[in-house]
Amino acid sequence: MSLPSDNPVLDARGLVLPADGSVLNQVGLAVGEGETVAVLGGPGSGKSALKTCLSGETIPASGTVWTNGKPVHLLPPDQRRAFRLRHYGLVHQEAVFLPELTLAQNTALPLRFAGTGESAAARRVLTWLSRFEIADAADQRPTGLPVAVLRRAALVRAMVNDPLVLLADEPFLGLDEDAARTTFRILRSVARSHGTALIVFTRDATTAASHDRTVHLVDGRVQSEPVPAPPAPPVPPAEPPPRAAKAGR
Ligand SMILES: Nc1ncnc2c1ncn2[C@@H]1O[C@H](COP(=O)(O)OP(=O)(O)OP(=O)(O)O)[C@@H](O)[C@H]1O
Repeated sequence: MSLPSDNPVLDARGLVLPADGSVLNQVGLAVGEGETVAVLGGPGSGKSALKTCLSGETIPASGTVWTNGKPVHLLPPDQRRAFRLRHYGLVHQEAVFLPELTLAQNTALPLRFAGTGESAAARRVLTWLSRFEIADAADQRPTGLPVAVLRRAALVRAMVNDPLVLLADEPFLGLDEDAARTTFRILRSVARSHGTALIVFTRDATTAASHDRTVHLVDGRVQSEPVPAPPAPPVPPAEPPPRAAKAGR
């Protein structure tokens, strides 16, 4: 399925970056509540640039980004930043954590920045760590933990504020096939139950294939999917071969 959502949480249209369109050229993307969309593209195709435009970190030369009915591209910088912190979850390619803090403290940081008290934040984070099946590692420090735990922790950190939109850059990088599949299954189920619009940016076609929809980005443009070939017309029954004319007629 590749049709855009009817009632999108995030609706981006005609994104151009910079003015000559050399990075993004007329890119549009609409994602609904609980929908999971993959943006699939090779190195340098513009995935990161698109991600920063969708989150409001970068303002495109032209085009619009509406999230939950707000024109993100028109908000003044302070409001845009506050809106991003409140309504977006971001996962970066590298899962970076503060080595001095436990996994629970690390993943609670977005809540603490948003003003949630320490014990309320700790309780909430524990629920999220359990959802991602890594509560056992809550009190451990990140250094030396398996990448599979750290990848899930990065997702917890992005989801703990219950965002409307989750933008995740290669969130399964470094995981084997089984771990990637399990992590995606949890993430999709959480996104659906919380109504989060999930956009995963990836170079990997197998990762992309598990999402509800895939948007192909090639050289900063959305490439329409190959149109399936129309069914071949029915083959008419073969005519009997002409009989050789008899000599003398
Ligand atoms: N916010 C931005 N503003 C302007 N140009 C950008 C921005 N982000 C990336 N670019 C440029 O866009 C081009 C495409 O890079 P981008 O990082 O978006 O590709 P990518 O698809 O994410 O690649 P990769 O898979 O290697 O991460 C590069 O030339 C980069 O310098």
